[in-house]
Amino acid sequence: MGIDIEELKSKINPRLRPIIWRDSDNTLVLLDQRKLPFEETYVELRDPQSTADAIRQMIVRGAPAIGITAAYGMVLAIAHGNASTLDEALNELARARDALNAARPTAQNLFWATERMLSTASNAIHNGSAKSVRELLGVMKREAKAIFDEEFDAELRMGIYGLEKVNDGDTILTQCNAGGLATGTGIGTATAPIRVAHALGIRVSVIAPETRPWLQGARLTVYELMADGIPVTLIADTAVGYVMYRGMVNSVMVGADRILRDGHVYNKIGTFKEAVIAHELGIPFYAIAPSSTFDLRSRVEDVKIEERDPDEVRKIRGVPIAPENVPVFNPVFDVTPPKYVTALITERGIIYPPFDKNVPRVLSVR
Ligand SMILES: CSC[C@H]1O[C@H](OP(=O)(O)O)[C@H](O)[C@@H]1O
Repeated sequence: MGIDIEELKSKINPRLRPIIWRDSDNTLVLLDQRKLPFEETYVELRDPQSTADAIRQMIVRGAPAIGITAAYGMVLAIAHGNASTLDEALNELARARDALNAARPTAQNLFWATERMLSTASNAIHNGSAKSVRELLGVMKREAKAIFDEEFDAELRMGIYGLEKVNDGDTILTQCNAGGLATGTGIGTATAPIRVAHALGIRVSVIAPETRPWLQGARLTVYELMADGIPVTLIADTAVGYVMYRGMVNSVMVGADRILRDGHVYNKIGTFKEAVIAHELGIPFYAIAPSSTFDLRSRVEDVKIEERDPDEVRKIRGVPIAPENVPVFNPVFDVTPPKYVTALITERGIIYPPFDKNVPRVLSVR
C-alpha cells in the first residue's frame, strides 16, 4: 500500500500534546497525566531535578515520553544552570544525567536519552562545534528536538508496519497506555497501527483494560482514543481472559518499557497475563516499540522491575479501598518471555522469532 506520509501526518492529528518545549524562555511544559481525564493542566519545569521529580511522580510517563522529557531535562541543566565554562557545563550535565536516571528504573528510553544527550555535549565540546556554554545550549536543544522528531517518525513507521497486522473490522486488546500520551508525540506505539488504520478508513476498535493500580487504561487510553474518535471499550482488568475467550479480540497490541536482545518484553503489570492467555487461545500478541526501547546488553536478571508506593494499591485517587495497614506488593511492570511474543513491531521493521538472531539483524546492530 503506497502510503503518502505527509497525507497520513495530516490525517493523524492528535489533540493531546503531553510534552511542549517553550523556546522563548527555555521552559519544559508537561501535561499533568495524574489529573487526566478530568483536568487538562500543565506544569512548567526549568531544572533537571524538578524534571526527574516529574518523571518519578508520573506527571509524565510512558517509556518514549520519559526519554524525551529526560532529554529536555538535560537541556534545562544548561539553560538555567550556573555553568560559565564548558568543563562546568559537562559536570552539570553529568549531575543532571544521574538525577534523571534515578527517577524510574525500568524504561530503557530514559537511560538511552540521557546518555545520548551527554555524549552529544561531550562530542560537541571536543570537536569544537560548541566553543561556549551558549553554543552548547544550542547543540543540546537541537538534539532534544531531534529525539522528539525521530520518535514521531518512528511511531508513524511502526504504525505503517503494524498495518500488516490489522484487518478491517478488527478489535485490538491493549494494556495500560502506550498511546500518544505515553510517547509524547500524540501517536503512540501500541496505538500507532490503530491510529494509522483509522486514518486510512480501516474500521478498527479497541478494548482497553483499566490497568490497575494507576489506571492508565481507564484514564488515559480511553481518553485519548475518544478524543480522536477511535472506538474504544473499557473493561475491568479481570475481564481480559473472558473477552479473549469470547472471541472478542483479534489481536493484542502492547507497548514496552524495555525489550531485551532475546525478545523478553518488559511492560505494564498484567501484560504477561494477556500474553499467556493469547498464546493459549491462538491470538497474535505484538509488542510495539522503537529501537530506543531495546536493551541489547542486559539479561533478564539485570533488569529492575519498579515497585511503587503501596498506597497506589490500597487507594484509588486517595480513597481507601483496603485496610490502611495491609501489606502490599506493588510491582508496576512484568516481563513476558519471548515464547509468548508473536512479533516485535519496530520502526525498522517487524521482528519475528528467533529474536536473539533477528533483533540484532533488524536493528542492524552487532
Ligand atoms: C509506549 S509507553 C510504554 C509503557 O509505559 C507505561 O508504563 P508507565 O505508565 O508506568 O510509564 C506502560 O508500561 C506502557 O506500555
